[in-house]
Amino acid sequence: MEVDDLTVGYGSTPVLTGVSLRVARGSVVCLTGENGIGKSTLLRCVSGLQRADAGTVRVFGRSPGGTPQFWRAVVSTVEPPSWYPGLTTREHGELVCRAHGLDPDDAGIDEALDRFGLAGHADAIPASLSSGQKQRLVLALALLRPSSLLVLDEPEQRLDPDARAAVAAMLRDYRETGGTVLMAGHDDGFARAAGAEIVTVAALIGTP
Ligand SMILES: Nc1ncnc2c1ncn2[C@@H]1O[C@H](COP(=O)(O)OP(=O)(O)OP(=O)(O)O)[C@@H](O)[C@H]1O
Repeated sequence: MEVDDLTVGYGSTPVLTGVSLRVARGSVVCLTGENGIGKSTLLRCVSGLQRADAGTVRVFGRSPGGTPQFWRAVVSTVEPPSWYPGLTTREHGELVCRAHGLDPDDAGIDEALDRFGLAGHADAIPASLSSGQKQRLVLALALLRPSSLLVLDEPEQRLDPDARAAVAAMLRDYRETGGTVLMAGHDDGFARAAGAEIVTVAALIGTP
């Protein structure tokens, strides 16, 4: 991922000015910084969900977003999740598997739900889950399908300490199997447990 001299604002209010960032394949990087500094905005730009006012973003050598190829390689949890009315937690897993060419019977959906402590909620609809359980489901679905890059906005949010530790270990495993992770967060301990390089957004401004 290559971000060069990125400037982004909302209306006439600049948020990020002259930001540059490199994320090498197979690395885990965690963006940190105070509320409102622009972490989510940067993640939205690298996910192709927000246009920059100036500068360039390249992901796997191309502009992000806009093609099925991009979305086959990239999982982004920057946008709040939406759930399909009437589909259970397990059925959301089946949908994700089918959309990504996996046989749901072989993809280990129940194992994935179990890993995230959701085995007892497989037949529940996501709307009925607690906020932490919904976050677990977001991450379970993100890791169920094949991908090369995870863009995760505060993956540790609303998770209890055991779940944080489990997710950090899963992100380490993801990297060990060749994946790349760019995330934002406020928990340096979680980031370190995930093997992340911690980068403050303020330090990216004006860096080549
Ligand atoms: N849709 C929007 N319209 C107008 N301003 C916005 C919008 N989204 C974000 N902003 C502003 O842009 C700035 C950066 O927001 P952003 O969400 O990127 O920060 P953040 O570093 O991720 O914050 P946090 O740590 O609270 O999640 C904030 O000042 C915010 O108010």
